[in-house]
Amino acid sequence: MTPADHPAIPPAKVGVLLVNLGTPDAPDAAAVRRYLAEFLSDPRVVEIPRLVWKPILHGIILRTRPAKSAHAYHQVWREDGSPLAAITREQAAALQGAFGPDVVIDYAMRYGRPALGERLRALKDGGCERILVAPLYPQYCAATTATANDVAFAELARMRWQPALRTLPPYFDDPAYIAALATSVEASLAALDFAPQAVLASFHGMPERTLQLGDPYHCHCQKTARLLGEALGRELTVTFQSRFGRAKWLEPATDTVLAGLPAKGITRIAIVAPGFSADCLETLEELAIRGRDAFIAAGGTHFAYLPCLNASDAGIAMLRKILWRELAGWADAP
Ligand SMILES: C=CC1=C(C)c2cc3[nH]c(cc4nc(cc5[nH]c(cc1n2)c(C)c5CCC(=O)O)C(CCC(=O)O)=C4C)c(C)c3C=C
Ligand SMILES: [Fe+2]
Ligand SMILES: [Fe+2]
Repeated sequence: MTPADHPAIPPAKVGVLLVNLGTPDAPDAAAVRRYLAEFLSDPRVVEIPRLVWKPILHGIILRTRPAKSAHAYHQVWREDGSPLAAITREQAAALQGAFGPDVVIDYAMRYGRPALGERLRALKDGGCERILVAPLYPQYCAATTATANDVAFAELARMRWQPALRTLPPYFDDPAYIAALATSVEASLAALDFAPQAVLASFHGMPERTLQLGDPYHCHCQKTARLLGEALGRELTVTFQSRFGRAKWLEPATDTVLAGLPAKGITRIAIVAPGFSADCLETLEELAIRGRDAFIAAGGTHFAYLPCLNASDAGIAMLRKILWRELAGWADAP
């Protein structure tokens, strides 16, 4: 084939790949086991030598946890699937509407489906030569942001003709993110039929060791909470949820704080999870169901879980803004 025989090269397109953590395909033990096996085998997530971790994972955790977690998933499952998957799909559709035809929006999961590598390749095969990979984690963490980027770059490593790739930086202190959170929290608080004495900001926890190793996650969470508190004109109580395993995790733990507040005279609270861009098992079951039960059992009288930004107007407008900024020079805002 001579150069003249090459087919005409179609005009390049710009793609955005939204990425979230991932979720099982079904709320049953087999699907949860497949999901947990992939998730918890990631050395970015569990930083224990493989020789030590593998027997624990396969011998204990994957034998016991899937059934328990499946029960939890069952309680929050929607007609259109897992909340995390359904909401991420809604976010992609809303952003496609906001961006128009010049930018192709797709979404993927780091674990499970739709698989990140597969969707990245689909964007490239669809003509996107410039792709923004956007892990939807406002606070950077090696266990979330870095592992998503790793998979994207690993997929590129298998391509002859690579697209140009950008990755979305963490947006924990972005004024657009803080303003969207403030708008959302204010509206949720205004709709309550009680006045909370405290508002908790619960972030996903991490082993405390990752902070000493230089992961900025803890600092990013603290700064988000400080800025959100300033925007709301009230101090927030920062807590860390979803403790896993025996190591020491970031403190204070959400469940411990919830159980301890009534004894301090705080019986009316609201809780928000600013680190989650979409509601999921960790917010809808762990906070809104189990968290409420623990707080009421300890003597609390009023409890409100405030939803994540999800595909709300404020949330989509914020994502549109921060994504456009990263596309500078690649695509022009309409
Ligand atoms: C060592 C274990 C875990 C680390 C580290 C971890 C970090 C981490 N996770 C999120 C966000 C989410 N986690 C979710 C579920 C989930 N997380 C863990 C464990 C660790 N997470 C497990 C075992 C599970 C599965 C459920 C269970 O069995 O309890 C989810 C929700 C997924 C869904 O399907 O809805 C999210 C989202 C962050 C942001 C993070 C570090 C900052
Ligand atoms: Fe997690
Ligand atoms: Fe959990």
